This record gives sequence, structure tokens and C-alpha cells, in this order.
Amino acid sequence: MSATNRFNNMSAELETTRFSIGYALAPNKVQSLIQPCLVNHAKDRGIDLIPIDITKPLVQQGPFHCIIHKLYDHQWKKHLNHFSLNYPNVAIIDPPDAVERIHNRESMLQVVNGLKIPSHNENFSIPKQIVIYDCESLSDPSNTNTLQFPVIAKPLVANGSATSHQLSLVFNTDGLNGLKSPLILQEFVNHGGVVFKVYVVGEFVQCVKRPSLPDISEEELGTLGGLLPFSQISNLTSQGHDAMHIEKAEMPPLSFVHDIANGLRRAMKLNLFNFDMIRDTSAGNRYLVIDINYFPGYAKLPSYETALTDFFWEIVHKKPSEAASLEIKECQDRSSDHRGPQLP
Ligand SMILES: O=P(O)(O)O[C@@H]1[C@@H](OP(=O)(O)O)[C@H](OP(=O)(O)O)[C@H](O)[C@H](OP(=O)(O)O)[C@H]1OP(=O)(O)O
Ligand SMILES: Nc1ncnc2c1ncn2[C@@H]1O[C@H](COP(=O)(O)OP(=O)(O)O)[C@@H](O)[C@H]1O
Ligand SMILES: [Mg+2]
Ligand SMILES: [Mg+2]
Repeated sequence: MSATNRFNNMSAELETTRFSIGYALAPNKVQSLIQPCLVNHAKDRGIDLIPIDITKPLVQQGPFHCIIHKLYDHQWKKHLNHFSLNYPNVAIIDPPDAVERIHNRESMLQVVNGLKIPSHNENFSIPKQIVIYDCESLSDPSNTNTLQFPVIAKPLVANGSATSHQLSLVFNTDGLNGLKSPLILQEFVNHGGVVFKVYVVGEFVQCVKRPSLPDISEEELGTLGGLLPFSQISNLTSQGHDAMHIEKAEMPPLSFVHDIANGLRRAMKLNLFNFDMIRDTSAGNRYLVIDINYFPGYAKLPSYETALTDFFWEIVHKKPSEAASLEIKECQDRSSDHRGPQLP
């Protein structure tokens, strides 16, 4: 066969080969993410998005070239780890242990402290914080004296539940009495009422501005009560004066944002996440990472379907090793005859 014919055959094969991405997501996440624009865009590029039934063994479904997931179920994590041991070349985006690290607000930010990026005029860190496991530690001044008020109290676990997003501003020691442990107490940093949300999809990075809590002056602090609960403030739609104020806020330099995003992606071994960052009002080049979320609400980004499809395309077109092709073939045989070894 001539080289041209071989090339034509190869490209014809590539065009006809379809790839399957299995997704395991909660119903509300399916509704927000798996929209016709994403399904159709992926389809046009040879990628089919297939729902996973988590009540059935994975080997009886698919076969999948890649699995994406966001579920907090412990059993699912076991399923996935088992599947991954048997089929190590089917891409699991992302590894369950790496995801679990950001289900805890202490371990989630530890990675930021160890991050090294090329030098910039800007610097980044995390706010000063302590972990409180019980009521006794909360009422022990030797713990809380290390922080300056106001502080933000955040539930230690970030497990997708409504309560994990129930935060409180604490203005003085009296306010500490109304808190439930385990939690993180984190110093509140004045940041001009704007939070930068940086969305990451593999190598794709996009930073957007969202509303945040207003600055608190020292004078105001003396006049405020003990505790102010709040929840998911950045999801509030900004209007009027607030919208103007967000629009006017200067974005952090793009290369700085990209370097942190890429550094975090590599250090955490995660591809699908976003992080919240604020800029210290009292030092304009000081940024603080305050939150990292696994597989966030990408559908809020314009053209999210392109970013996700490009990423899926890269994953499924990574030159598959012989072992991976065999695994996919094996999975294919199993899912068609259902006689393969049963996973738990
Ligand atoms: O639903 P959305 O679009 O508000 O997305 C939520 C994220 O909002 P964001 O994209 O950062 O503005 C949200 O981010 P925040 O924690 O609010 O910063 C979480 O990632 C949330 O997931 P979970 O409830 O913690 O499991 C995300 O919820 P799920 O979409 O995963 O249910
Ligand atoms: N240390 C902080 N200083 C100032 N504002 C903060 C701080 N931590 C959180 N916030 C504000 O509270 C919001 C919610 O906190 P975050 O840690 O992102 O929790 P969640 O996981 O519920 O989004 C942030 O988007 C930001 O507006
Ligand atoms: Mg947040
Ligand atoms: Mg969060």
C-alpha cells in the first residue's frame, strides 16, 4: 500500500472512531452540565457522553475511554479504585484520592503553601487559619488568640452538602460561642468586595470576577455583633452599584493566574477544578487563595462546551498504549456478554 493510501486509511479510521466518556454525576449536576450544547459539540468531534449507572458494575457498561465523576459516595470511590486497578489505562478524571484531598478545607489549602511558580511582581499565600476539632478548643483562648478578628468560620469538610457552605463572619470572642466544630477559623482579609474565580479544565484556564463580602473597617468592627452567618455569596447576582463595582475591579495579571493554575493542577494531580482568590486591599500585589472546588459549575462560563470538549479530545487522543487498547477491547467484550469478572 502506498504512503498516501495508508495516510487516507488512517485519517478515515480516525474520523470514524468514536470515543466514549462515561459520566457519574448527581442529577442536579447532570442537569446543569450535560446540556445539548455540550452533548452536540462533543458528538461533532467524535465523542459520546454516556451516563454511568453507579448501581451496576462498571465493566458491564461502556466501554469507556475515559470516566469523569463528581460523587461523594464512599462506595463509588471503592468501585472506581477497583476498576482503575484492573483497567489502569482507562483515564479516570480525576483520581479519587486526589479529589478527596480537597474535601477538607485544611488539606485543600496546604498544597498552596508548598507551590513554587516563576517569579512575578505579585505574590500569593493563604490567609492565616487554624483547625478546631471540638468545643473545648474553641473556648480555649490560647488557640483563638493567635488570630485577629474578624475571622471567617468554615465547616472543615467541603463535601457538597448545603451545610458545608454555611459560613460565618465572627467579629469577636463572643461570636465564637455560636459555632459548631469541626471547623476552620480563617482571618478575614479586606479585598474590595470582589473574588476572582479561576476555572481550570486541563490546560484551559479562565478567570472571572464575582461578588464577595464588603471590606470591614476597624471602626465598624467595634460596632458589629458577634456572628453573621452567610452562604454562597459569590453565586448572588450582582446588580446596580454592585455590578459596576465588580466590572471596574482590575483583573490579576493573566500570566500570574496561569502559573498558579498550572502549578496547582500538577501539584494536586487534578484536571477539573476552580479556585477562589482575593486581592488584599492593603497590599495590592498580595493575593490569597481561599477555596478550591472540585468539578465546579463550568456551565456558568461562556463556551464551556468548547473547553470541556477540547479537554476530552486531548484525553482520548493521547496515544493509547497497546495495553490500553487491549483493556478497551476486553471491556467491550465484557459489556456485550456480561460474563466478565464482577466488580464489587
Ligand atoms: O452549581 P454551581 O454552578 O453553583 O457550582 C458550584 C460551585 O460554584 P462555582 O462554579 O465555584 O461558582 C461551588 O463553588 P464554591 O464552593 O461556591 O466556591 C462548588 O464547587 C459547588 O460544588 P459542591 O456543592 O461544593 O460540591 C458547585 O456545585 P455543583 O454544580 O457541583 O453542584
Ligand atoms: N479569608 C477570607 N477573607 C475574606 N473573604 C473571604 C475569606 N474566605 C472566604 N471569603 C468570602 O466568602 C466566600 C465563601 O468562602 P469559601 O471559602 O469560598 O467557601 P465556599 O466553599 O462555600 O465557596 C468567598 O467566595 C469570599 O467571598
Ligand atoms: Mg468558594
Ligand atoms: Mg468551595
